[in-house]
Amino acid sequence: MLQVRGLNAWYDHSHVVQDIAFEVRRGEIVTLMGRNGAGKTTTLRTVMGLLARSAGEIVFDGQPLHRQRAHARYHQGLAYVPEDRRIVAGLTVRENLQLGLLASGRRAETNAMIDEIAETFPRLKERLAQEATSLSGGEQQMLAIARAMMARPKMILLDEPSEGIMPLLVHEMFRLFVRMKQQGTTILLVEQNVERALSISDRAYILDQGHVVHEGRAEDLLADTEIQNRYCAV
Ligand SMILES: Nc1ncnc2c1ncn2[C@@H]1O[C@H](COP(=O)(O)OP(=O)(O)OP(=O)(O)O)[C@@H](O)[C@H]1O
Repeated sequence: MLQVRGLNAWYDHSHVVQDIAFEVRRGEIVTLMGRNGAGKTTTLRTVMGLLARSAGEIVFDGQPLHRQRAHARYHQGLAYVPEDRRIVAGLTVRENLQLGLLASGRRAETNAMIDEIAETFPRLKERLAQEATSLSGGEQQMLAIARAMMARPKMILLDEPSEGIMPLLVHEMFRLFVRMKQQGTTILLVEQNVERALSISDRAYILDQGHVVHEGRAEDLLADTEIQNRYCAV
């Protein structure tokens, strides 16, 4: 579904993404792992077109994306939930969800889609009329994911969804990812919570200093504590 080849990106004079290659097959959950500053977020931002690549190809569902603007990538079915969630203050949960369909050209479907999404996210279903920033951090993360799912993306890029969230909600969130996969969504996950991420992933890539240094099946990486300690220990 997503093929990235020879991807390079810079912040000013810092070469942060260096010749990165990876793929995510249709229906997979794939995790990008690595220490702080390894280049994971920058890789996601470059795939979304929020940061310009200096070289490389991004092919999504058979279409070359690398020359397209970010909004065109969204319209191809690629969704992104950044680390900071971007919940809109002053709007309710329902209104934040409505924003997820605003740019899609399918606004007439909004109410039906909210009903459908609410079935997948029971915590939000009970709180649709609540002011969105009064939700707990974990619930706001669920809302950010639900809002991205409103446009029925083929694939979703999730940046550190479990950060700062209490264990019970993290557990619920990872079960949700498995359900999203079962419902047909392909997932690219960036996660510090290596064990949890690997336990639901099909495959993973390890980044270090802007390079992919290791790739493998999630179950193999889960058993390989040496690799985990070398590249992912905090
Ligand atoms: N806006 C920016 N301007 C300049 N440098 C940046 C910017 N954003 C990130 N960097 C640098 O790029 C490098 C990669 O950062 P990135 O956020 O991609 O890492 P990461 O693997 O996602 O780390 P973390 O797990 O801490 O989120 C780091 O050295 C970081 O300091």
